[in-house]
Amino acid sequence: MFIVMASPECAPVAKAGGLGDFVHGLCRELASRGNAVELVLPKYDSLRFDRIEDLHKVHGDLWVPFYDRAIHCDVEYGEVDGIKCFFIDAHSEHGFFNRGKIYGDADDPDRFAFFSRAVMELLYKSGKHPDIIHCNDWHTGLMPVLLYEIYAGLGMDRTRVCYSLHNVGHQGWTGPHVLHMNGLDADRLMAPERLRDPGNPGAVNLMKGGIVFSNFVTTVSPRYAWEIQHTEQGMGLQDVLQVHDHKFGGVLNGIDYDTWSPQRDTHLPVRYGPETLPEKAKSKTALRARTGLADDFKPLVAVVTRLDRQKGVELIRHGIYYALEQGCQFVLLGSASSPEVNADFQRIKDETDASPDCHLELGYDEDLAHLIYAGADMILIPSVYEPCGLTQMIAMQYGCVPIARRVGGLADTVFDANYSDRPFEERNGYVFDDFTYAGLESALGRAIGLWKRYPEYFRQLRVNGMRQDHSWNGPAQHYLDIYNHIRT
Ligand SMILES: Nc1ncnc2c1ncn2[C@@H]1O[C@H](COP(=O)(O)OP(=O)(O)O[C@H]2O[C@H](CO)[C@@H](O)[C@H](O)[C@H]2O)[C@@H](O)[C@H]1O
Repeated sequence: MFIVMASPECAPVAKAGGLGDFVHGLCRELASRGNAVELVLPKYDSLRFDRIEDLHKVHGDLWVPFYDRAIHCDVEYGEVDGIKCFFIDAHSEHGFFNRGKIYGDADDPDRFAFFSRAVMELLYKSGKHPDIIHCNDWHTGLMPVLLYEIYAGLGMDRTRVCYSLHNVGHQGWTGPHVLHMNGLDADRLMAPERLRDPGNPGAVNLMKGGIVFSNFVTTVSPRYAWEIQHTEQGMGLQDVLQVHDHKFGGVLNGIDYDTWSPQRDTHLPVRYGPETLPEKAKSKTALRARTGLADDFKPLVAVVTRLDRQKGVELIRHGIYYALEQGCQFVLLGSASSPEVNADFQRIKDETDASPDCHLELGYDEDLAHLIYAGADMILIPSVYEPCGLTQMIAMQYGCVPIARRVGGLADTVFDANYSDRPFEERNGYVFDDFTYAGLESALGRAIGLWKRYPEYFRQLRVNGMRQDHSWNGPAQHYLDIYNHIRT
């Protein structure tokens, strides 16, 4: 099967969070099963160029329609961990992809609407007829609209679209100008059953466009699929997801075991697995050395996250103080895009910097993330909502026990040591329901108590997590079944 993946992110060259891991892992697994997979990304100036092999120009004259003119683009090709990757380099006065970062500018909807058009134009002009285009999040929500409204009529009538929702908290709200920009009929498309935002009749909702016009829509866990259809987590899209229920489902993400496996991870001082678990202690020592923590007999609790409201920053803050009070050590690696949140955590960092038991690292650091998963005993994930969540799955691979709020994909993957109805060998962490300090303490307190009083039982929880299969094997097959279903 010929599959084109379109995304604003792919690890490790353009990663802001979990979407980058998803694209990287799924593309590799699909290709390893003999499918022809091509990925298209913007050529950001912030790409990790050192991770792209043999980058070279393959098209010098792609002209992408833009209002009543066209913008000149070059297309470059290179391989990222074996993934065939095309990069769109836009020569516009807006510097669409030259912002030193992936997201975070006021004209993001224009930048990614342009990218969506450029991908379609590239496929059309190079005569490619993929069986499937797999789009991701609001940034590429306009692609199925463009396929249906323009490119199917130009001969791309066999191509089908699978559209994945990674975070319904960001829907690409914008104005009708993005439709004019792309030569689309704004009057017709602004109808309530098409791209008009459910909450703001003057606004275009790009994610809604993707849902309406795709052949199949997925989100990244079964529980989140239910939540966004039936609770306020749908953030206004509940009705449209219910109308399109016949082509909607949840597929739990996988993680890439070549990247995330303590048996193979070159970031660790010594590699280990469930059979050699005592070796994990060497990573704990290395993590303490790296972060300036004392080498003491204490459990080490960690957080690795984007410091976004979604991730439960209030409970993360409380978790730091609570864990320290309970005699733990704490390491946080967090990147905040909001200056207020960054300042808040900077204040906590200043306050705790002298402590031999606490280290906060504000920013994004892939290498340190690996050492934290390996060195920590527990990872705290108190999300407000969580479409899937990769950190709990990665942590479990490394024998680090998750303490998570029971929402979205966390509810589908973390099973409470005491209260789960699953058999003991499937229990792998601690969960809580209420988004309150007491809720968090009820789970974290039990985990700390177990570490201190029943080490053998705690070790068994680690092993249970390590033995679970979160590879891309099952999810990739699920996506192939979906692709086959919409092709016939
Ligand atoms: N400061 C930092 N330094 C280094 N590495 C960091 C980091 N902060 C985060 N990471 C890494 O980024 C990834 C984050 O994964 P999440 O599942 O939490 O993703 P995110 O919320 O961004 O993505 C969205 O998409 C994914 C994929 O579908 C869903 O799992 C998720 O629920 C949804 O919110 C992990 O690989 C983690 O190690």
